[in-house]
Amino acid sequence: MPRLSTSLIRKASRTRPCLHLLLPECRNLEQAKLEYNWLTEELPPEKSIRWACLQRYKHVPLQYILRSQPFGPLDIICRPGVLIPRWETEEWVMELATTINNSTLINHAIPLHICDTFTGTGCIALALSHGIPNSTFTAIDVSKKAINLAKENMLKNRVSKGRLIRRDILSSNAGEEYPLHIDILTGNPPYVRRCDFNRDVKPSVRLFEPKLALVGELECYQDLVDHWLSKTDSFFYEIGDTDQFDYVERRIKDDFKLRQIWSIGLKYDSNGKPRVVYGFKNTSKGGILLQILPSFGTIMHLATALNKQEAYSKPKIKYKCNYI
Ligand SMILES: C[S@@+](CC[C@H](N)C(=O)[O-])C[C@H]1O[C@@H](n2cnc3c(N)ncnc32)[C@H](O)[C@@H]1O
Repeated sequence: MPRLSTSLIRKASRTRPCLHLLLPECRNLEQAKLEYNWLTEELPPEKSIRWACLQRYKHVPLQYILRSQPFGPLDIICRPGVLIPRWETEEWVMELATTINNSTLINHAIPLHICDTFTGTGCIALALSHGIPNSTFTAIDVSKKAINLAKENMLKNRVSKGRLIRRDILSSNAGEEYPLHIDILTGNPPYVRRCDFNRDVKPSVRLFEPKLALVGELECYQDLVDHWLSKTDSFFYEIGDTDQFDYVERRIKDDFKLRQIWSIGLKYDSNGKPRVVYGFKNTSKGGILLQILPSFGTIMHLATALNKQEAYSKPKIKYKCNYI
């Protein structure tokens, strides 16, 4: 990371008191001024701006100081010990809610059940439940702090049609034992590789956000394929790079039964980074998901049984890739 110039530090401290303390995290004057304004506007009354700038100088994340983060129309309470929702997650979640809301699923008032694994603050489950009429949800996390915070977030955002479960998803067969039929399975699992954690993760994240929420190899994606696919009609799992997408796609394409019924897509975020691996069954909700979900991202594998299916007409959508 390039060093900050002395002239920049001087300029910042002349502009506003303590502004220079924000530079190590913000890296430039414009961003520092923006953050300074947020701090002065939203800081809890008992805290001083000097205290807040000193916290930022020590790399404490802004959301832990301000105690919240906007997520779509929601205001999500944030607290140390639970991962702060990211804009990348907000982006695909809001787009998913819009895609479903614009579809015939909603026109026909078809009830949808959402299951959100690795829920953390509950941001994904709450935003989808808030945005999709006729939906109910279950949100699961192993962390007590996360489940307690998700409960507070439900109350704060007046989202009531859901329940929270504290459970270790990976070691308890949570997928196979899940008692309900799931229409939409979502998850933002820990996916930062151990070897990348110290090298690539910035200090405010490495020092202050829970490692449990961040570090993981492919085990959550393996769990998705092994234990959840039989319970759900569609899934949307956040990814950090194409390795996780490749893993899920390969597992599905290598399995004779799975490749016949599952279509697989990849969604990029607005920074051009691979962000979501998603899939939908050709039998889902009378084939309606089949018509709406291709437009969510780029279809990389279309269920091979699709052409033989007479019950569902092939969607009138031009697929962006020719892996079909
Ligand atoms: C990347 S965070 C995602 C939080 C939230 N969904 C979001 O998008 O901001 C991953 C979450 O998974 C939880 N977690 C990690 N391992 C888990 C496991 N084996 N079973 C259940 N939850 C787990 C962590 O506690 C953390 O809240």
